Amino acid sequence: MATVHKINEDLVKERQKCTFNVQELTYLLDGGEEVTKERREFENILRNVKELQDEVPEVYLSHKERYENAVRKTCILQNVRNDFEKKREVLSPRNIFRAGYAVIKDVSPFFLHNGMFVPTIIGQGTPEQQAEWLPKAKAMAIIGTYAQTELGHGTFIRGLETTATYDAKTEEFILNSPKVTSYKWWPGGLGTTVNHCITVAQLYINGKKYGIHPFIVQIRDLETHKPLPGIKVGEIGPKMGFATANNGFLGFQNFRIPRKNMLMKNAQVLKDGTFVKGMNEKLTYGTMVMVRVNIVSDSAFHTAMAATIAVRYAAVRHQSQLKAKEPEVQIIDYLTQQHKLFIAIATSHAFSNTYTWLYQAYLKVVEDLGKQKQDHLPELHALSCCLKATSSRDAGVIVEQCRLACGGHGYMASSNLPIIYGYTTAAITYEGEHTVLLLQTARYLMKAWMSALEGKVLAPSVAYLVDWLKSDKQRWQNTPEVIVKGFQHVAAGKIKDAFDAIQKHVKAGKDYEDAWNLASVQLIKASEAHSRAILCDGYLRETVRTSSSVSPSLAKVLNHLVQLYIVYWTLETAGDLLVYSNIGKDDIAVLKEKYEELLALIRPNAVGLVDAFDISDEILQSTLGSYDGRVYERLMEEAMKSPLNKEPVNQSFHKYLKPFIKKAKL
Ligand SMILES: CCCCCCC/C=C/C(=O)SCCNC(=O)CCNC(=O)[C@H](O)C(C)(C)COP(=O)(O)OP(=O)(O)OC[C@H]1O[C@@H](n2cnc3c(N)ncnc32)[C@H](O)[C@@H]1OP(=O)(O)O
Ligand SMILES: Cc1cc2nc3c(=O)[nH]c(=O)nc-3n(C[C@H](O)[C@H](O)[C@H](O)COP(=O)(O)OP(=O)(O)OC[C@H]3O[C@@H](n4cnc5c(N)ncnc54)[C@H](O)[C@@H]3O)c2cc1C
Repeated sequence: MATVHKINEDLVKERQKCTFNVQELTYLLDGGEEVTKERREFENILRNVKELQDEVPEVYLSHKERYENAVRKTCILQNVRNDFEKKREVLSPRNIFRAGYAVIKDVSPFFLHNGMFVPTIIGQGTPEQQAEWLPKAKAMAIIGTYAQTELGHGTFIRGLETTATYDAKTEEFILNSPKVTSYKWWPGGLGTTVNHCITVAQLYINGKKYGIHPFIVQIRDLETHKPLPGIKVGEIGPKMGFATANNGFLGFQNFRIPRKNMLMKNAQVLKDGTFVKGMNEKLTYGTMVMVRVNIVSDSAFHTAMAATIAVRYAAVRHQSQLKAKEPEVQIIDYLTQQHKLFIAIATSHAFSNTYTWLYQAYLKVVEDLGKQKQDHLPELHALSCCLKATSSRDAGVIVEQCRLACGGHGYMASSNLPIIYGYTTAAITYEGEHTVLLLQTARYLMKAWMSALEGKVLAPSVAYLVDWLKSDKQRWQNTPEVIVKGFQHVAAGKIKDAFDAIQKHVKAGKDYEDAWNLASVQLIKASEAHSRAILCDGYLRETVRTSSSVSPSLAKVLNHLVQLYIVYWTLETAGDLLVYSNIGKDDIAVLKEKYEELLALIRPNAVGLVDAFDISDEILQSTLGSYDGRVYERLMEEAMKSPLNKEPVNQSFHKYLKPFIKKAKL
């Protein structure tokens, strides 16, 4: 039986100070009591699976051992999940996502199977193709990944070099990787795990190029797992993080697949080689839109993990005296520490709230596309790009800030902050590089501005441009609603400036594309400002909406958090607000005081707020952030697991140090 330890006294006191019902907030964040119960039940089952307990911490394993251990545990996890789902309902994707961390400790080699392979079959396959592949994929009789990026191209996917040439005689596609730069590079699980993948390749029929399309390709023998003839596949080696994701490379040499393996929900190739265009060629990019939406939710969770670790640690850690003769203070009582940490809590809430409405918008577009309607697709694309870019970037900054807030101990692998940073920072690049996605949104914003100038009706997320053109700037008030309008004014002003900059370059004789490049720093700034306005507006609206359905004590705390988020970003972007809105120096001075007041109001609830994220110790994997706050004991216990502490004298002493020291004495 596991030993039950006493909870750290500071944490006990912190929990007593809390002014709201922690459980109520957990239910709200999870999306309902039932979801929380399902999650806890599943996590509890996993906790008791003996085979999932690691004897040696993963960091001490070799690259190969770490991977093999991850595959072993992922298979157990999948079996436990299957048993669970046989008896009860299918687990929600978010609950599965969370539980995965308790088992794998890093990124699962099956990440891409569930995250992109299965969704691409659903999103890009015809009903017949779904009937053929989905049951096998869902049951994991086949394991797959999403192979799009190549050594030579990740961003510019129209430039992908893998070819799929149709042979009407045999009704097959012939896949080839003509150059080293055509090799697929990065797909998770591709290295040594998967036997199938979605390959994105340039379609050729009778010598004519028809653009990129997705194909289902079996790459390994189902029995021996050996690469099939014509396939060259392997692992790309160690990375900054993602140690167990098993990212791989893949090349094709005259590799044939049947015609039916091209996913044909959008465009089709008929038996005789006739190409049938889809409603919109960009629908081929559909899986990326879905994953970008999901990354907003991932960012919320990673921020919550880091906040939980750093806030609990800050409550337990005492360092320095505020006043002579008084005991050393809990570091959470330093205002600078609260400044680093409380924004982490509020940011996680901002992203969760944003994900809630963005996911609904995504579902609506999917439903519309089913009816051949695509009016809202450009807006969704623009929103998913800038919100993915901003949420992943902010999460990276917040996780690093939380690490710094933990001082030296935050640098320990056992704090788990380095691993969390590893997967947070990866998300800034994958699924559309940060700058590139901001520029995609900017492209939409330029069109929206043009439409606003022409007096057209705009989509809801950019409707503020019309208001901005029509009205005089609103008189400034330090209320959340007016501040959000201020963020919209900043965005509108920057959008106008970027638009004017392009026009200026065009008038000076530049091509539009060159003018775009010359204005692109302004374009990404406009896109960032738009994201912030969207985040603040959505977070505020969702908070107002939920506040009416929760207890008054919880509503008050949620209100403090949203205000903190808005005031924090007002002060961070005060320069922009001074340029583009009616805010004055005096308003900023008042907001500085307001910010300090909000920190003080949140202070008693800080530990309760991170407890409400309800992230179990098994998921957190942190010596600094565990629920019981046994920080120092855990740091020491983990240190004792180092293989270097298993023998009184290491052999290197006899081999190298001793002779070296002896020589030095002579
Ligand atoms: C949750 C678990 C899973 C986690 C998995 C994590 C592992 C990581 C996986 C990966 O990274 S998979 C690989 C992801 N790769 C990318 O994201 C590539 C990024 N590049 C692109 O998306 C595109 O190349 C581009 C940058 C959008 C440019 O595409 P293209 O050159 O074809 O377009 P443009 O000529 O610039 O025209 C743009 C035109 O098309 C519209 N558009 C672009 N993308 C979409 C879309 N997804 N949906 C709808 N519409 C789209 C865009 O708005 C432009 O429209 P107009 O302005 O011309 O009207
Ligand atoms: C951990 C991880 C996991 C991944 N998993 C997968 C996977 O499972 N499947 C898969 O297919 N791919 C995967 N990828 C690949 C990923 O999608 C690409 O790395 C990403 O899309 C960026 O492309 P790139 O690497 O070609 O960067 P590049 O496009 O070469 O970017 C380099 C620089 O050029 C700039 N740049 C490029 N184009 C423009 C432009 N038009 N305007 C302005 N600046 C530009 C960028 O901003 C960046 O600063 C993964 C990547 C990582 C890091």
